[in-house]
Amino acid sequence: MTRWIDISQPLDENVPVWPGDTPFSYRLTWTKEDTGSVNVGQLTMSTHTGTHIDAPFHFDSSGKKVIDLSPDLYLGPVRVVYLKHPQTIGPEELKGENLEGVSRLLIRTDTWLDRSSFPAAIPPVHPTLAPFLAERGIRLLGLDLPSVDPLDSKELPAHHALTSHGVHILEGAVLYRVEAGDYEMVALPLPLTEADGSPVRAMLRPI
Ligand SMILES: Nc1ccccc1C(=O)C[C@H](N)C(=O)O
Ligand SMILES: [Zn+2]
Ligand SMILES: [Zn+2]
Repeated sequence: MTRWIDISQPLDENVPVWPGDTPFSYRLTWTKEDTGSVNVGQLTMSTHTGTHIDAPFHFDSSGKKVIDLSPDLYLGPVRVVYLKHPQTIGPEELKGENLEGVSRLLIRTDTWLDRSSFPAAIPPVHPTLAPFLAERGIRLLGLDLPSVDPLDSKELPAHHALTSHGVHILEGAVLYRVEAGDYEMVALPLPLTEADGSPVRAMLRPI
């Protein structure tokens, strides 16, 4: 009946995290036996676990926090593009795509298919992609990768370029089952007033 496709990574202790970052944990603070009424859980996790969005505060101490980001960024039409195993993700790779009227873009690369471990290397987004997307009116870029920059980058040139061009970032989407095309998306962050990022439940429906 529902045609929604889940593009979120399931969250449990098997979800790989950024090397050295907080492991995911869900445990019961109280069991139904303890309370006589309910099980009550507790989550411990990095804000950059699984499918998540980055707030600018993640890499800019005066940048916006999650609560400051318009929910509209994460709700509505989205274009999915398939770039199979690219070396880098830049304007050159997207030149065959007509992105007219597109405001949200998801790029499937299939370079992180084993979601039980953190990748050794990823194709980085080239910072020149930021003005290219902004010129076309794109305000959200999502990828099936844990970062838009090389994993050892300290400067984070793509994060900064995207943000300074008004392009927001969604990372860790699970796209291997998703064909290129146009979809409706829901990928709302939690209303975290202080956070640098948020996990999202990301769903797509073909349109
Ligand atoms: N969790 C981390 C811990 C240490 C250093 C980086 C990260 C990151 O998450 C960076 C990545 N570019 C991200 O935005 O998700
Ligand atoms: Zn992140
Ligand atoms: Zn990031």
